[in-house]
Amino acid sequence: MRGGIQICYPQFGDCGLLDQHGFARNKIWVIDEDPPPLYSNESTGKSFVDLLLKPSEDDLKLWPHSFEFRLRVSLAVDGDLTLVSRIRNINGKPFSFSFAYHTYLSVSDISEVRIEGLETLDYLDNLSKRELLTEQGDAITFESEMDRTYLRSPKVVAVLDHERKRTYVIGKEGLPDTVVWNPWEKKSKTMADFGDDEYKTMLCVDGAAVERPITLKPGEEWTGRLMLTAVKSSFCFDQLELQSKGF
Ligand SMILES: O=P(O)(O)OC[C@H]1O[C@@H](O)[C@H](O)[C@@H](O)[C@@H]1O
Repeated sequence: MRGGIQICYPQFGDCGLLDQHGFARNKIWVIDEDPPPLYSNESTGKSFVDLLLKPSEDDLKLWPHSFEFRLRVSLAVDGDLTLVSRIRNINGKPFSFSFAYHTYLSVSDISEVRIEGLETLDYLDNLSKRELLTEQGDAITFESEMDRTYLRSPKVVAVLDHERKRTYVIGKEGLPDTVVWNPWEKKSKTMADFGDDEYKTMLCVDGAAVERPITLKPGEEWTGRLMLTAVKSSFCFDQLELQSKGF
């Protein structure tokens, strides 16, 4: 059983010296009692929590770069979820990292799901040594294992779940790429914390910065934002509606 939104930092996947997806997702974060202000209306009318991660001595042995990682998780009354990550270099030297909000979505039946917004884009196929390919279909649908990093993807993509008549709208800022992952049948059987059939009712769509790592000079800060909302599938991608939801 897996779920939630894992923070992949300072490394996405296995493209580096660290363990898969970096160490941040395995850490205990502390409550940030006095976070520096975000935009004035960032969390107006929402419930939110501010979390803080700093590297431990052991982390610094593996990855010798001091940082402060501030994460605000906000939930609106209508269920819209926003995550804002701010990573500051408090090191004497520049450092680079890759990043993803590894987002597990619950779907009714993966074979009936489609993603809109990624058509015609270039992607790295992680199932084939990150070969660079171009998406040909009208929308992304699923009939086998998929593990792709879509490059320079739009600010908003939609995951349409026909059976449940529900659409997830995923917005992102500061995150050029979108990762799409479903392990399908064979890989599911090799994953100890994942049921053999669970691939049928899940899908990961991650706002990410993978192809080009983010570099921070000493004192610099990076911000990456994810907005997740679920709407009825009759929802039309009216720009005004998206804007009213903060996309
Ligand atoms: O099992 P993990 O470490 O949580 O990773 C799950 C998957 O996460 C995806 O984001 C990667 O693209 C896949 O390659 C990986 O298998």
